[in-house]
Amino acid sequence: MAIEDILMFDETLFLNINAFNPDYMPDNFNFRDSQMEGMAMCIRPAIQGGRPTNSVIMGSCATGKTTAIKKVFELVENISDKVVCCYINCQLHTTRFGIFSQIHKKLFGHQPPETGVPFSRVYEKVMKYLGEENKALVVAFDDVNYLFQSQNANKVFYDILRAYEEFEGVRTGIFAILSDLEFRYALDKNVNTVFIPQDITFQPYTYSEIFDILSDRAKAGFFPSVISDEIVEEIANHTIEVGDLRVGIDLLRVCGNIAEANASRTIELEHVEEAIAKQGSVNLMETINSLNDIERTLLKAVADSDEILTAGELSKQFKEEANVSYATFNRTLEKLEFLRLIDTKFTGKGVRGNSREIILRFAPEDIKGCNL
Ligand SMILES: Nc1ncnc2c1ncn2[C@@H]1O[C@H](COP(=O)(O)OP(=O)(O)OP(=O)(O)O)[C@@H](O)[C@H]1O
Repeated sequence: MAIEDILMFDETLFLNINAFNPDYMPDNFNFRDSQMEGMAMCIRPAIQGGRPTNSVIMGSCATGKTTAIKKVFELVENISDKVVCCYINCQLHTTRFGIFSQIHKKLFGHQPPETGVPFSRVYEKVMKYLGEENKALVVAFDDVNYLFQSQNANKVFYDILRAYEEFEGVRTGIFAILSDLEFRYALDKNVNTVFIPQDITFQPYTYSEIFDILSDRAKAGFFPSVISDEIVEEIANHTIEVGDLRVGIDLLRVCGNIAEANASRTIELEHVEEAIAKQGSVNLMETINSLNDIERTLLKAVADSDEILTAGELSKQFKEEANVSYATFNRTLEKLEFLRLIDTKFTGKGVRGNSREIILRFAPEDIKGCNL
């Protein structure tokens, strides 16, 4: 199809292309009732004039944590003006000032000026207001591990949970959201005993749940009969394999685009296959872009080699190129293996029989095609 035709083609398969956006709020949000009830139980004391219960919300990526909390916050704010719910994305806000600016914005509709106002003034204004208006505050920290990395978690938690000591009657609580169980222990280490939370867990979705969610999303996003159950099943299979619902939702959108570009009125298996291949190469590009210089150099050495190298041979070559210690070489190799860019295989040869072969998991040209 000529480019002009693609651009001018006004028939579309998409009823609402925004239904596949990352920030789309689905009307149908199933399978998370018990978790949402758990959250509601934690907030209920605050509606009744008491203190909210702190909680930790755990679950692997794309299990609906963010969506659930936003839905519950909205419900709470619709039924009570005595509880202020503030959602904070810790990838974006990691300093005390940054976080309290967001809370300030929630309460007063605008952020405090970035310069010239000390943190203590913003803090005091927020807490005084809550005390005077007799409003409770619940703050949700999404991806809270970013707060540990910036070493601010303890201070910020303390600022919020100990406010009542300085500001009489202030009632506050925290929901900490984590997507990696490893961080559950880090949370205890990083935040002292002011924070004794209740755990709420989001289990991974089953195949049939994923199928239902994708079907619902396809109904919201495509015109009727654009996509069949068989095709949704295909996408659900791939989603379970990669273990990330977001990948499945995005795949629906990419399939729709490919079908449209082929002037097809329905999404066919070949479109799904093409979409999966395309998505794979986008992921590879993102992974390679996230590497540091040393990791890149090592990956390039593996990709450039005409034959399969052993770890020993590679380390020799790499030492000359990058001038790093064996420990660094080993760590870098582990990282590339962790990112599933390479595999290492014991050969049974070598001095102690522990010589390893380094095998690239992608075609060298695919790797080199990613700005390596
Ligand atoms: N039960 C569900 N019904 C419909 N859509 C869902 C459901 N659960 C998750 N989603 C969709 O999956 C995507 C990821 O959900 P969400 O951001 O809530 O997950 P998360 O657990 O917060 O993920 P992360 O830990 O990666 O931030 C969103 O597009 C959301 O709309």
